[in-house]
Amino acid sequence: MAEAAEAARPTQGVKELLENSNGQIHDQSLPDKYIKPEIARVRCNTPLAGIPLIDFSQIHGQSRSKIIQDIANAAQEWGFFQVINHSVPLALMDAMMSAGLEFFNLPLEEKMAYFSEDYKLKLRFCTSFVPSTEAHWDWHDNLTHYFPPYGDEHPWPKQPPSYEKAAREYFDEVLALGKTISRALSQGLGLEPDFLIKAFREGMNSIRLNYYPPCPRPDLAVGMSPHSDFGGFTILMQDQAGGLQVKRNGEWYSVKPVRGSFVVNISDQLQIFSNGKFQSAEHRVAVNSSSQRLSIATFFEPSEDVVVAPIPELLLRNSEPPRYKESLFGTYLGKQFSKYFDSKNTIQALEINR
Ligand SMILES: O=C(O)CCC(=O)C(=O)O
Ligand SMILES: [Fe+2]
Repeated sequence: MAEAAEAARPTQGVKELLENSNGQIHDQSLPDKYIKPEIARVRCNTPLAGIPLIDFSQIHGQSRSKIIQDIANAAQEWGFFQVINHSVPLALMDAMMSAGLEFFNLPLEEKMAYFSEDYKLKLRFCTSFVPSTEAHWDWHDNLTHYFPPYGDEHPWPKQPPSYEKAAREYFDEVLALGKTISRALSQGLGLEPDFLIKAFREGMNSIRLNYYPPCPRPDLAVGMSPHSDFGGFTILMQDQAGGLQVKRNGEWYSVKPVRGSFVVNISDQLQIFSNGKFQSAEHRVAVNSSSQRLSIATFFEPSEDVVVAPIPELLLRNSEPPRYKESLFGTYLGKQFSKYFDSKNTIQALEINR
């Protein structure tokens, strides 16, 4: 998929495109902007992936070392795993999903008031990734916002009224789970538990809600294009609609939603820190014609001023040369958002060719 020369700014989300089409978007046609080139289309009959399912009920108990080993194996082999019996209450997960859906159901003007492609904004609504750089748009709308340390100044969406409370409570719980996962990942690399927490400094955490309306031609459109996440790791909550696919050894696999679980995926900075031991796996989302879908990703990222490079202690211990050039995380982010998200091309640019 080549970068697009043409610039266009959407005036609405996919949700309204569909609702305002008065039936014109039917099973024969989609607007050109949403018809992906043949090579980029998604086959829906991909095999179901057995991404590892990890039971966290004993993460602080007797089985801790076995669970850490399972997480490290999953991070190495898939870059993905699902977590069940974690510490986040199901009621809070459901409340966050409901508040998120209510946001996307707001009138268009209320959402467009937050429209921006500027990834540095603390709160923004957008459609696709960076639409003005994309020849073809993804079939999803999104709401992204950062979390404290911005504190009370954080510009929460004013509507729906339930949003701020649900998001604050949800984030507190997911942050605690994120710390548990970060410690397990550090130990899985043979490092002290707080290694990654310290390496990320205060960290930059954000949340992205992805809303996928049903699509009359799921064979022509793509919910979310192939990409790897660019931070440290991601904790993703999804509803039961399905559509997430993960690439492993060149093949795409569908991830079956498990109620009450989280999908965790390793992201680019952790692949670099671990010198490629952990995989930041490519993933994408297929749409379907019958149901909408909502997913909520919480991204755990280093602070922008962190220089990310393979961890010297690991290189020394494993007698390995570094496989990636060092890079300031803020610079990495800028590169990622300055162009069309295309597979893993940002991290590939840092590979040291030997
Ligand atoms: O919707 C999904 O399942 C995946 C979302 C995703 O990959 C992202 O927000 O980075
Ligand atoms: Fe992602």
